[in-house]
Amino acid sequence: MLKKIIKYSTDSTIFYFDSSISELSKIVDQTSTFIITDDNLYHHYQKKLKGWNVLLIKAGEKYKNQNTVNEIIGQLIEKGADRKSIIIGFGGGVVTDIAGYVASVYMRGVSFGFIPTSILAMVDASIGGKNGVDVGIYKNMVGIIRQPKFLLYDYNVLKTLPNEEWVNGFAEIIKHACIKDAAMFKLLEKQFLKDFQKDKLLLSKLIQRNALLKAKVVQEDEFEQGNRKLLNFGHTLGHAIENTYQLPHGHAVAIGMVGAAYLSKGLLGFSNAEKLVTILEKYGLPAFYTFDAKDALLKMLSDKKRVKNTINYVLLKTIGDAVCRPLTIQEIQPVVEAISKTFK
Ligand SMILES: O=C(O)C(=O)C[C@@H](O)[C@H](O)[C@H](O)COP(=O)(O)O
Repeated sequence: MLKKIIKYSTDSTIFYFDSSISELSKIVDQTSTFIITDDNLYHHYQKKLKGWNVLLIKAGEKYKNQNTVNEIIGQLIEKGADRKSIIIGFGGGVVTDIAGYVASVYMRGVSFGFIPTSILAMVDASIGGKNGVDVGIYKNMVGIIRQPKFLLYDYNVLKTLPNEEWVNGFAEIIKHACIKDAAMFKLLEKQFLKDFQKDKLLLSKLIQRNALLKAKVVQEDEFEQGNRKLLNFGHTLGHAIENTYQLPHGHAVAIGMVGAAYLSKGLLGFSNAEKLVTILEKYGLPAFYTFDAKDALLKMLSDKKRVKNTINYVLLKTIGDAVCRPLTIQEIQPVVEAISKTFK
């Protein structure tokens, strides 16, 4: 087990890399811990979770809403959880987002930690304290920024991860490479998804590199006043189409990154949009999708990055160097319209 402590402005998170679920009892007291997971994962990990208090939610983004939060809070009350209780989210991004949010509002806040079980949750969703729920089709409209006490990484859980979820997670890895790590972009160009699936060491290094890259960005700007916004690369258009077309998050982000890359080409002379398309497709992600551009532009106006009539859009100068620019809908519109007509 490799332990790394990341200090944020108010709290610290301990990252237990190369760990195992069986080590959880060394980190928390079993009797005061409540593990939130989804029915799919519970089916696979029932035996490993034996003896722990488990609260179940239904699997899927469509259950990432206030109703699920209320149900879980009801169960916590029923089971006698108090202010000293610890909540653990055991699952992918939907589970960790809900668990972190529930923990932050239950009795005005109890401690929490995560055991991320998907690539996406390991490199992105469980890190940085953004936890919350969707409101209708609007992504993460309600939430908080509050850091987990710990993250426990057990790569064995990836054995049950469906291939499409590996693909999904690589969207956020490619995003990190685009905004901050040109060398990682090169590595990803050289390797294939299968290489990471087969080679545990290669994978654990990649996960750690991404987790620490994100943690560092958050450490420098926990409450998203500056450079944390860069982590939203691909998410403005991505969030505007994700729930409307029930796209997996990684797919929506991939399409969003391509949109942002073409915007960057026009506005900043970014010359590698085609390279991005190639790498996304190589990792099984869609680069293009047919969608209703008018509707997507309208949804963007409800984005959290909108300030009056501009949207803080994340653009690329080069691979590995991103910037945030306020753009009007009129500036965004031609590119969104152009890419919305490309086929699936
Ligand atoms: O942690 C962040 O900050 C990010 O922007 C990372 C994103 O990949 C993540 O999906 C995040 O939840 C989106 O943030 P939001 O504020 O646009 O909901």
